[in-house]
Amino acid sequence: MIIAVDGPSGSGKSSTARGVATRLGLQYLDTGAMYRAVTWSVLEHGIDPADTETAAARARDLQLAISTDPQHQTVGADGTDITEAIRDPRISESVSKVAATNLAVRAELIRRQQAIIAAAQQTGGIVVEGRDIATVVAPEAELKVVLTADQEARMARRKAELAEGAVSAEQLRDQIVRRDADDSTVAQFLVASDGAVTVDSTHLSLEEVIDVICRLAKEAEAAPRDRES
Ligand SMILES: Nc1ncnc2c1ncn2[C@@H]1O[C@H](COP(=O)(O)OP(=O)(O)O)[C@@H](O)[C@H]1O
Ligand SMILES: Nc1ccn([C@H]2C[C@H](O)[C@@H](COP(=O)(O)OP(=O)(O)O)O2)c(=O)n1
Repeated sequence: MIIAVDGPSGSGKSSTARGVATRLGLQYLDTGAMYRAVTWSVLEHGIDPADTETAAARARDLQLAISTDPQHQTVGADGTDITEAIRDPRISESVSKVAATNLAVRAELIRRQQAIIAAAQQTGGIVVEGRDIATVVAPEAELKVVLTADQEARMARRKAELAEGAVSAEQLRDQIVRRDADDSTVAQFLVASDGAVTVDSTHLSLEEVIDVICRLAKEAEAAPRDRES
């Protein structure tokens, strides 16, 4: 089974997808971490973010190792553990320009994501989260969820996650509002695709969102054809 979870920044995709995968015994893929890893590598090599061709070549050459264990996330780039480094605000600031809106980088990462998904299908299935999973990466997913939350709730969640004073109010807005606007010029993640279910998490706890998606997964598994549109 493939479960696709798409949605804007701070809507709870990563925490929810990890929780669902853990509960259902599935693997988990954080595609955003892959865009962050390419961004880390591009910056590390001193490549000009505006040089889309060189950035794409870096993406193609990058040895990217991402774990699919929902309880143990690790990301490696050319042998360096960058699990923590990709969460740095420096990466959040640049990821849209360096990787996410670069069509050649997207093509390379989508190819790798589809290979990881195909491998996971041999062992039960996977929960994949990102922006374009249901629309582009895995349109064959049995369950497609668009996870949303009010902008204020998303900013408050991100703020709570970061160390006090780590980012200014302006940086926080940049990470959530500006980034979503830039990202949606390429990935139409704010519009639910055919057959997708929108879950608004604004007034739900993390456990409640996980409950809802697990229930939808059971329904999709029981009656796969009913959900096709
Ligand atoms: N339903 C929820 N209610 C409250 N906080 C949540 C909820 N879902 C996620 N969070 C918290 O919000 C923050 C952002 O969640 P995350 O999963 O990283 O979102 P995304 O992957 O969509 O950017 C995390 O600190 C997470 O624990
Ligand atoms: N499938 C995907 C996943 C992420 N992206 C982009 C969108 C974001 O700006 C970056 C990083 O994604 P990530 O999910 O880590 O971002 P947030 O956790 O929402 O802050 O990559 C994308 O374009 N397509």
